[in-house]
Parts: sequence; structure tokens; C-alpha cells
Amino acid sequence: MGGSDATVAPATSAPAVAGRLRITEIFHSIQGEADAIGWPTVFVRLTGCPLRCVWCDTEYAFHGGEWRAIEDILAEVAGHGARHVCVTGGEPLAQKRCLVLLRRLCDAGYEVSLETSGALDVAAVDPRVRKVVDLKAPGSGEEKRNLWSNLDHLLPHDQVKIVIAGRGDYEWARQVVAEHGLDRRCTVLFSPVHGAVEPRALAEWILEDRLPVRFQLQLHKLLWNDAQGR
Ligand SMILES: C[S@@+](CC[C@H](N)C(=O)[O-])C[C@H]1O[C@@H](n2cnc3c(N)ncnc32)[C@H](O)[C@@H]1O
Ligand SMILES: Nc1nc2[nH]cc(C(=O)O)c2c(=O)[nH]1
Ligand code: SF4
Ligand SMILES: [Mg+2]
Repeated sequence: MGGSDATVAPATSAPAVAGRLRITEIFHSIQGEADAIGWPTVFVRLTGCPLRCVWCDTEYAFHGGEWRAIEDILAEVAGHGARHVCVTGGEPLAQKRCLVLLRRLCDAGYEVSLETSGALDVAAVDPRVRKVVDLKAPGSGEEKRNLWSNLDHLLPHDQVKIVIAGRGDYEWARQVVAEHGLDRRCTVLFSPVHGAVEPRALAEWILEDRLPVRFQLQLHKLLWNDAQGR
């Protein structure tokens, strides 16, 4: 085999302990967003995010968390007994090993979705994962972070989500959808920033303009109005 250097293990046989991720929380709830809305789902929330969207509802995931081995995460997920798993954050793709977690979850047979900011490259995400890729509108304060090449990696089961803080964001989003033919690539979701724009106003703008996009509300906030968004 020629593998005389015992300190260099091939990546595929690296012990589980080397595959740690920083995790804020793992919890079981109703999926409140995107295509899998309504399904009982286990959420794996990875710690840390390089963005600072002004309306972010998950600032508690920016810092802290606990380093956990992938095997340990998989065991806790399994213990909840759900078919759907959502990997979110923070920004999950900011931790490289997130790609391994996603692959392992798919291998284990779960329906896996990934919530991502659209600022990090999604090219290496397992194609079995349903990617929910945000495009950050100007009202987020993070428009400059959009990685437009991510649009080239969208599969029909993926979704693009634009979270809208007002009429200006809506007009930006309408133009982006048209310019990039987004509705021909995958489902496009428009979601109001919780508490910032009247959901009915956004619904009526979409109807008035006959936009080929899907309106969504964060169902968990209607159900629980929990500051931690469960
Ligand atoms: C907390 S983020 C975590 C994943 C990733 N960082 C991202 O931005 O997609 C999950 C989703 O919640 C959305 N979100 C965060 N704060 C929100 C708010 N105040 N109102 C509506 N959606 C919000 C984000 O836009 C994103 O689609
Ligand atoms: N119930 C519930 N559904 C969600 N879908 C996406 C979430 C997220 O924070 O990414 C989320 C969340 O925080 N809670
Ligand atoms: S990218 Fe996601 S987690 Fe990061 S600040 Fe924006 S909404 Fe919050
Ligand atoms: Mg949330």
C-alpha cells in the first residue's frame, strides 16, 4: 500500500472525531419555510455567519455553540424520528464540513434541505439536497454579498428565496427574477421580513404584477411567535 506514514490518514477513513462542526442547536419542529413547509423536521443549526442582515432573526447563532462530531449529530437527529432534516444557521456553508454532514444525512435516507444565504459557493453541495438559496435584497444591508454564480448550480428541486423589507426590495426582486429567468430554473419564493412589511401588501403586489413566484410566510412565527423561531 505504501502508506508508511501512519499520521496521514486518507480523508475517507478519518475518525469521526476529526469531523466536528460547531452547532448552536438541534431541535424538532414544523418546517416553517420553503417547499417542505408543514413537515415535521429536525433542524440542525450551525454556529457562525459572515453576514449581518439587518433583520436577521437568528443572531443568537452568530457566536457560541458546541463542537460536535458528525456521528453525534447524526445520532441526535435519528433520535427525533423525523423524515425531514433542515440544515441551517447562522450560515451553514461557512463551515466546510457542512458538506460532509449534508452527504451523510442524504446517505442515511433523510429528505434534506439546506438554508443558505447565497453568499457562499453551493457548487459542492450534494445534489440530493434541496437547496434554499437566499438572494439578499438591498434592505438586508448585504446585497453586495450575493454570489451570482450560485444561480448556475440550481436544480429544479431547489428554491431561490428573496426576503423583502419593503416596496424597494420588492421592485429589486421583481427585476432580478426577470433578468435571470429565475422562475424557469426553480421555485422562487418571496417572503416578507417578519414585522417589517405587511404580508398582505406583498401578496397583493405579486398578484397585481402576475409574478411567477410563490408567496411564503414563516409558519413557525404564526404558530409560536417564538423569538428563537422554532
Ligand atoms: C436565519 S437564516 C439561516 C440560513 C442562512 N444564513 C440564510 O440567510 O439563508 C434562515 C432563513 O431565515 C430568513 N430570515 C431571517 N430573518 C428573517 C426575518 N426577520 N423575516 C423573514 N425571514 C427571515 C433568512 O432570510 C433565511 O431565508
Ligand atoms: N420552524 C422553523 N422552520 C424553519 N425553517 C427554516 C428555519 C431557519 O431558521 O432556517 C426555521 C426555523 O428556525 N424554525
Ligand atoms: S445570512 Fe442568514 S444567518 Fe446570516 S445574518 Fe443573514 S439571515 Fe442571519
Ligand atoms: Mg429561523
